[in-house]
Amino acid sequence: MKNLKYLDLLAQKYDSEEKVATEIINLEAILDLPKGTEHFVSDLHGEYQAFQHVLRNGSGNVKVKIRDLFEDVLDEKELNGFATLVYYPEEKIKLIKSHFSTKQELHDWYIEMIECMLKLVAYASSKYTRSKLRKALPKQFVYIIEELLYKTDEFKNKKEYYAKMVEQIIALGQADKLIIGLAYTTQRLVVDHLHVVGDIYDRGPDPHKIVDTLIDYHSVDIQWGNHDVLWLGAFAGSKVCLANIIRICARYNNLDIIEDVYGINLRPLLNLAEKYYDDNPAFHPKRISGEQLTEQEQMQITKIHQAISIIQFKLESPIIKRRPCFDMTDRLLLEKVNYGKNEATLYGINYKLENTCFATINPEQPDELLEEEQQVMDKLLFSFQHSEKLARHMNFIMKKGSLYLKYNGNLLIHGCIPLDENGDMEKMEIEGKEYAGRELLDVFERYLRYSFARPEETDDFATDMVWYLWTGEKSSLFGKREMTTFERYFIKEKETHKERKNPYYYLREDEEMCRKMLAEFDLNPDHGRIINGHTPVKEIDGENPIKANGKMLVIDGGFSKAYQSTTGIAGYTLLYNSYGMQLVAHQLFNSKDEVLSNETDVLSVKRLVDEELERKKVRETNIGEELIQEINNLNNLREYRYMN
Ligand SMILES: O=P(O)(O)OC[C@H]1O[C@](O)(COP(=O)(O)O)[C@@H](O)[C@@H]1O
Ligand SMILES: [Mn+2]
Repeated sequence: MKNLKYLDLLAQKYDSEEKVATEIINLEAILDLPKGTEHFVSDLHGEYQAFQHVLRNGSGNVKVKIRDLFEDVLDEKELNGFATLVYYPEEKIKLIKSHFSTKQELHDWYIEMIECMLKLVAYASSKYTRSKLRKALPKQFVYIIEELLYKTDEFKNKKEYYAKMVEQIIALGQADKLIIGLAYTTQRLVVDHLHVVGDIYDRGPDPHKIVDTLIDYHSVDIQWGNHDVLWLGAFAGSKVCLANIIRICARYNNLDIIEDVYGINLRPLLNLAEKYYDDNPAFHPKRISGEQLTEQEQMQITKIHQAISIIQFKLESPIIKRRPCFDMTDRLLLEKVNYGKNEATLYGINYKLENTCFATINPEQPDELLEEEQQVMDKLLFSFQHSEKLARHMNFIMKKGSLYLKYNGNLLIHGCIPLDENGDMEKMEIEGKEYAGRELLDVFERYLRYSFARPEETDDFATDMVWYLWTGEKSSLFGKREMTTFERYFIKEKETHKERKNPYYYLREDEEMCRKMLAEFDLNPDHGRIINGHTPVKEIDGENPIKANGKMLVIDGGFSKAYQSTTGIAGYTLLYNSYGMQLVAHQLFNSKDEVLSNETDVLSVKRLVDEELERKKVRETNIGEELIQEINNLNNLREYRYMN
């Protein structure tokens, strides 16, 4: 029995047989187009400029198209110059114009560039429908561009008409805007869909700009990273998540993000910090890009950094105590300190503590917050939850995000699927029930969504669970047994800093294991792959991002400047087009200005992961499945309404 109500509704939109037929024809044709290009990035960590560059060059895809088209007519320098124009059109046009001495030179350049840009757009859009191309065109020029794109020289009648059009564009001072618009259209066309496999936030200076870019992006999904969940958790009412965020911002000299970008007043925290803390080398902010701080600024940050770290440690305790299922009593560190001797006994070993700053700690009850500390946190949480901009960003990340995603046969996940040493899905008991594998991840996600929907609840199980996702040993986002923040600040012995990884991280080298995990998520192990972020691939040490015979791809190469010395590169990205998958390793990206003046694109080395024997079509994708469903509905409508 077909759903007649639904068909009646559908009939309102398709109210004639011809309309139904037209749509069926259209959708059937789309199914046979080549699959759109997917672009995967991860671990952006606030590095907006580097991210912009990768978006603008489509991980090298723009250059490929330019080469395909113009290799025979342009030399290497010209190819590079043209590519730079496509990446940064506004700035590049300015630069180029400053080199012309006559109007005629500029005019000729316009004619040539408009022609080249049109060719490029036509080529980059050749696997899409006209309607999709139209959506990608600069609004104000749609009509003109379409006329120029679809010109046919078959009958010579219109030759002058086209030439006139271009002349007029130039004469009316619209050429810059047209070229800029076409450059952005190209950028948009080379990537059909973007996946952000987690960790937009923390360490780098501009996560908010990344989110703004994603909000405007034509097609995107996000797999939350542990750092993103930390921000979501804070917004959802978790004070300990909030303390972590501020601590990390202080540590990386990024308090501007809190104060200036999201408009949260740090004055109360600063006052508290000034009262109880002094200089302390363990809490000096990191300075990655060599920015200068005055002594006074550095001192302020150092004090805030200590104040918020101690608040964080205090806030962790009651959660660990009230949630036995987190199994974290080992991490009740403040209680393991001998405050008189400045020592701590961890896992049976006694360590001397250094750089301590325990002025607000009552040894009798170390996790007790001072009245002032409580007030500071209340105020901070209130402003955090009432920042309009933050609300916009967090809502977007919730809406577009999930803990994992099944997309075109692949499994996208930031951290891991918790495993035990035997390669079985690791179990966790939550509120009296055991979960593992996919079920565990689904339950994690449910708690996160529940907590996010109830920001006024700050100490309930769901909110605590979000913090667990950040730091718990069975969290699919953290993937480590413990987070040794306390030890890193206060204990010299490096062995205490180690964070043991979940067995997943060595088991994932094994193809059989990856097949098993794909099957756990109902994906076809013959075709699917796991796409992972989170752990920097140390190219420097010869680590290979392509693991388990290609079943596992790890694309965290370290956009994060802070981690580039350990990875040796500036990040991996992945492209998946109708011909197969390619992994792209990006060399260090310094600045846009460097790209503009040298015209050397940051070198991107491509590695073929896999080549499709036959070009993949839309029919074989997630979207294809939806279209097939739509076609079925339309066929049903046709039968029901027009065939009787
Ligand atoms: O490098 P930092 O700022 O000290 O941070 C280290 C902390 O970050 C983490 O690596 C988590 O961040 P990632 O998701 O980027 O790995 C923790 O495991 C570790 O304690
Ligand atoms: Mn991570």
